Amino acid sequence: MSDSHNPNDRGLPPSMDISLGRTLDAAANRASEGLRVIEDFVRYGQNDRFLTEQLKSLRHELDSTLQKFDRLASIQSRDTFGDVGTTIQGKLEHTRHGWSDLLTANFKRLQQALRSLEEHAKLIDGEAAASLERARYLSYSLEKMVLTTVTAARQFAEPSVYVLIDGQASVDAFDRLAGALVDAGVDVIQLRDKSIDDRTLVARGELLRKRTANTATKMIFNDRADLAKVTGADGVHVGQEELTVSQVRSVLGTGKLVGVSTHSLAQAQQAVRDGADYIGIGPTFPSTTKSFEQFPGLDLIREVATEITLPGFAIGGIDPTNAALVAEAGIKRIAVSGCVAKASDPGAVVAQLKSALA
Ligand SMILES: Cc1ncc(COP(=O)(O)OP(=O)(O)O)c(N)n1
Ligand SMILES: Cc1nc(C(=O)O)sc1CCOP(=O)(O)O
Ligand SMILES: [Mg+2]
Repeated sequence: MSDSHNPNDRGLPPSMDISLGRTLDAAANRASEGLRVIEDFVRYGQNDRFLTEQLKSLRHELDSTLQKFDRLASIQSRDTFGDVGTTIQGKLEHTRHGWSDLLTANFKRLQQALRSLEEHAKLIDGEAAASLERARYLSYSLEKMVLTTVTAARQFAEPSVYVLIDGQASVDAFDRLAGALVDAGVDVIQLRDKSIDDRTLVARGELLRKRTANTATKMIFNDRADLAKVTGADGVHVGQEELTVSQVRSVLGTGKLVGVSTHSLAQAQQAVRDGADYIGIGPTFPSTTKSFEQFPGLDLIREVATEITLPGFAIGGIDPTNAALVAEAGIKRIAVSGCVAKASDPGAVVAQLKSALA
């Protein structure tokens, strides 16, 4: 430790000097190593630029805090062969049951090391302890972001077709459309109707639940967490001015999907921070379903595709004639309404969309 950080100056026992150095050295190594494992996974395994940058900035912040301690003195205190812990290993130390186990184990390693650093730093440098506490809190958020992104990427196939439908003019028409979409292998059906009353909407939702139950097609409710809960939907899609991701989860409980509409890269990154399961990215092209004044278009698709790997569905005016442009821009998941819902043969249009994406 440097003179100003010498614990002996604070009336601590002389043995503290070397043992504190040893503890800080071990905990600093553990934190950096855990962080590196996660960063490597996200960078090389996941190709996620945004999450890699977040982890990298935590690593740099941690390095600059740790530099406050006298690293040379810490290294001089190192005694790996004399460490009683190196020969005590848990049964599971050399086994990881898949990527989730690997990530969780390394986040725990990081968080425990940060806590140990923080507590021991309190003996010598209050400011460093506070900054280590901030790093630990950041690691909790990063754990949520990384695990949600990696889990979600495995929940939504790629390529993927997501269809938004309204309640239709009659129950029969709705049932026919929903059945045709499930048969066509649509990945997600969203019930989006802002004009019918809640009871009719719930009845349509219940029917859609029946048609999608035990199939590969997920059922999402637009805007309404309450109706999603009542009908047992798989999740809810919300816009920028609607319920937040955590508010939706507080209504639905855990294990349900929450999608968020995004119209800029900043909003897409925020959705990752908020723990969304997927995003809508648009509007891509002029739409006959909803009117817009601005079109972030294919530029936004390219930007998001380069930066984040949370599943993103391009939306807005997409049809079989332009779906390939979206795929070329880097996003192979699309959400459509008009081109399918208004078609005389919706299943055929879904097949065309799929082949354009492939
Ligand atoms: C998949 C998907 N993406 C975007 C939207 C649009 O949601 P929002 O901005 O809340 O607009 P409304 O659909 O509520 O008019 C969506 N519904 N689905
Ligand atoms: C409901 C909606 N939201 C959009 C967004 O960009 O957030 S685009 C859109 C309309 C999607 O329907 P269609 O495929 O008929 O254009
Ligand atoms: Mg909405």
